[in-house]
Amino acid sequence: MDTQRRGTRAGEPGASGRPGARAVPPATVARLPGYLRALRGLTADGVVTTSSDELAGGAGVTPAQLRKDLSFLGSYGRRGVGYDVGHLSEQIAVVLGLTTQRSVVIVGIGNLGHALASYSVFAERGFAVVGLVDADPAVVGTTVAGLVVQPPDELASLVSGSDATIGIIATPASVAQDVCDALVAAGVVGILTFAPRALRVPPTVDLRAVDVASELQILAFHDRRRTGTGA
Ligand SMILES: NC(=O)c1ccc[n+]([C@@H]2O[C@H](COP(=O)([O-])OP(=O)(O)OC[C@H]3O[C@@H](n4cnc5c(N)ncnc54)[C@H](O)[C@@H]3O)[C@@H](O)[C@H]2O)c1
Repeated sequence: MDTQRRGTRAGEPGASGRPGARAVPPATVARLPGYLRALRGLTADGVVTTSSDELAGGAGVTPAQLRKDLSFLGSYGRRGVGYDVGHLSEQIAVVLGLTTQRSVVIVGIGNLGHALASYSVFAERGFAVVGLVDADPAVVGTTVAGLVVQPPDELASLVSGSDATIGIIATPASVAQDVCDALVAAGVVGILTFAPRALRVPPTVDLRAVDVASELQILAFHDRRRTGTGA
């Protein structure tokens, strides 16, 4: 995943606000959703306490990495008992800012926008898709996942009227910067883009980019190194 974001700076208070919590480095923040996913899997299985070995295995990291990451939250587990699954889930959710539901608008309701709008896991993880925007008159006015698709000139009122703080860009790359600028002007503070091009945002806005083709190229690189094919 390609990212541009505001990192937590050394000397800032720990994100959890707990005594003993330290500033959380961006690399640790990037692993917290994986820990939360693993913890929620354990909760679903009725597990109440877990060891660092078990949780690390579920999240795909080493136990040492897990312990180091959780130490930034002021969470060390109890020797011989391990981590309380419910408490640790809550702690990570607080650090990630997931205790309040966040509203999301999606711009570009083509193949990908349709799939994202209908992705039920967003709701399970605390995100509500509240608005859909597309520039194609044939798409505007249609209903997707229970929402009526709006034209681009409705974006600002859609964002302000719904208190949306996050915008998702699922348009062609050629218009992605214009869409990004419009989302920023409308007042979102976080943007997730799927368009395969670099975007600029002001320092007050966080930008994350998912470039599926780049991820495949990285896999191809590792495959070539392993097998020597394509060299
Ligand atoms: N489909 C995928 O599996 C996939 C995977 C990874 C990345 N992407 C990327 O995601 C983006 C969307 O892909 P897609 O397959 O859904 O494309 P698509 O052509 O099916 O949909 C794009 C939509 O954006 C709309 N649009 C165009 N200009 C706009 C504007 N200025 N404002 C608002 N809406 C506008 C179009 O009307 C269309 O409905 C592309 O950048 C693509 O490279 C797609």
